[in-house]
Order: sequence, then structure tokens, then C-alpha cells
Amino acid sequence: MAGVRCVGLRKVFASSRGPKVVLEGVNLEVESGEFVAIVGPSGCGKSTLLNILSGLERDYEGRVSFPGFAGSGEPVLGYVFQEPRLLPWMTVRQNIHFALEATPSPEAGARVRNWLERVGLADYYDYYPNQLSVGMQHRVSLARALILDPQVLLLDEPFSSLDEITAMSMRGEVLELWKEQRGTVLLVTHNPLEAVYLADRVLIMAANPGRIVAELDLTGRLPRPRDPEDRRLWELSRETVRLLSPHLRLGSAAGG
Ligand SMILES: Nc1ncnc2c1ncn2[C@@H]1O[C@H](COP(=O)(O)OP(=O)(O)OP(=O)(O)O)[C@@H](O)[C@H]1O
Repeated sequence: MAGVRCVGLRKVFASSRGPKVVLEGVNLEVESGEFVAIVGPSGCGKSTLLNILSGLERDYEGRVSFPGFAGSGEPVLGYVFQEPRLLPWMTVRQNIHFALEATPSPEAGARVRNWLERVGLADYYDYYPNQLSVGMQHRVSLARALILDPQVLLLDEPFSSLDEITAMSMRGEVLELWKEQRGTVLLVTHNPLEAVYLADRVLIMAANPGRIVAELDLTGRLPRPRDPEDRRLWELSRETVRLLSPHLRLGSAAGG
């Protein structure tokens, strides 16, 4: 098990107009096994935050830790990027198998087949990424992250390019997996309804500089399992929008 903790995160990017503070004073405490969604205006630093948590971005100030993780090194992290980022010279099966190469096991082939079925791509195992629709490529990238049984799963708008029927099914798949493994999930989304359907807590970020400005706690207000048709989801999604809307004008005083 592993939670996620950030203390005083600050990230500055160089730009043609000089240094740009993208994240400032970001403090985050996610319990082990918690499902947290992050919503915020475009460009407020959500992906940058996930990149820091994943270890891809190492040039930042502040501290990141994974409380509750008892192993050596770092917990197993799964990261589903905004774009599928599949290796074009590998087939679907090889792309998913590739994720397991660091931990070879005799069951790897069976696990890949199982995940191909779970994401509805069993018939496409020998296709190359350029032979798939964008939505199918996203499903491969989801399988590639989930097959690792991650203790911490980072999802950067993983459903945004999917049609709504497929997105619903993939949300269900992520929830199933989360129930089975009780890993920690951090989901970045622009969809307030998706955030309140999936998460225990929704964090609201503002821009310029990116920081967490509000939080909506759903535990107790919306028991699980949740019905996607539940009217309360709409009410809570409107509450999320109300918390977010003062921060939506980029570059405004409210935005920083
Ligand atoms: N490598 C980089 N070099 C310079 N600036 C960057 C770099 N990566 C991101 N930025 C800047 O950091 C800010 C935050 O970007 P980021 O992608 O984290 O935002 P976001 O909230 O995920 O946006 P969106 O919701 O549109 O995906 C933006 O102003 C972006 O231009």
C-alpha cells in the first residue's frame, strides 16, 4: 500500500518571456487506497503535477513521498498519459507485454491476454497502433498501466478521447480494478461528472500559479457502489463547477 504526499511543491519552467512559475505551494495528502480526482483549468499544471509524482519530472522544489509504502525504492506506479504514447513498431500485445519486461514471469503471456480481453481488444492483439482508432489506442495504454497492478495509479484524462459508451465501460473497469487492489488513484479530468462518479475527493486547482484551492469530499455524501444515473451525481458535479468557476478565467486575479 502507498499513499501520496507532496509538501510545498514548486515548479518553474523556462520560457521565452523568462521563468514561469507553474506550480506554487502545492500540498497534497492522499491516503493509501483513496481515489482522488483533480480538476482545474487548462494549463494550471495538472499534468506537470502528475509528471512530478511519477518521477518523470525531477527538476522541482518541495518533497514527494509515498506514505505507507514498506518496500524498498518506490511503489509500483502506473501512468496513463493524455496521449496513448504506444510504441509504433510493436503490436498491441507487445506494447502491453513491454510493461512487464522489468518483472518477467511465466504468467506474463496469460496476463496480457486477460488484459486484452478486459479492454475489449482480444481480437486486435497483432494490430499495430496505427491500425487502431485513437480510442482503441487509449484502451491499450490503460491496459499497459493496469497490468502492472500499480500501488499508485496516475490517470491523465484517460477517458477524454473515448466515446461515452466506451468511456463508461472503462470507468467501470478502473473502478473494478481499484476495488480489487485498493491501490491509490489520482485522476486528472476536465469532466466534473466523471470526477464525482469516480472519486472519494475532488481537488480543485487554479492557475497562475497552479495550486490547490478547494476540495469536495464525497465520502459519506455518495456511498459506493455508485449508480451513474444517481441524481446526486448531477448535484455534486454542479457543486464542483461552482467551486471551479471563480478560477476558470486564466490570467485573472482569481486565477492568480
Ligand atoms: N516542458 C515545458 N516547458 C515549458 N513550459 C511547460 C512545459 N510543460 C508544461 N509547460 C507549461 O506549464 C503549464 C502547465 O502545463 P500542464 O500541461 O501541466 O497543464 P494542464 O493543467 O495539464 O493543462 P491541460 O488541462 O490543458 O492538459 C502551461 O503553461 C505549460 O505551457
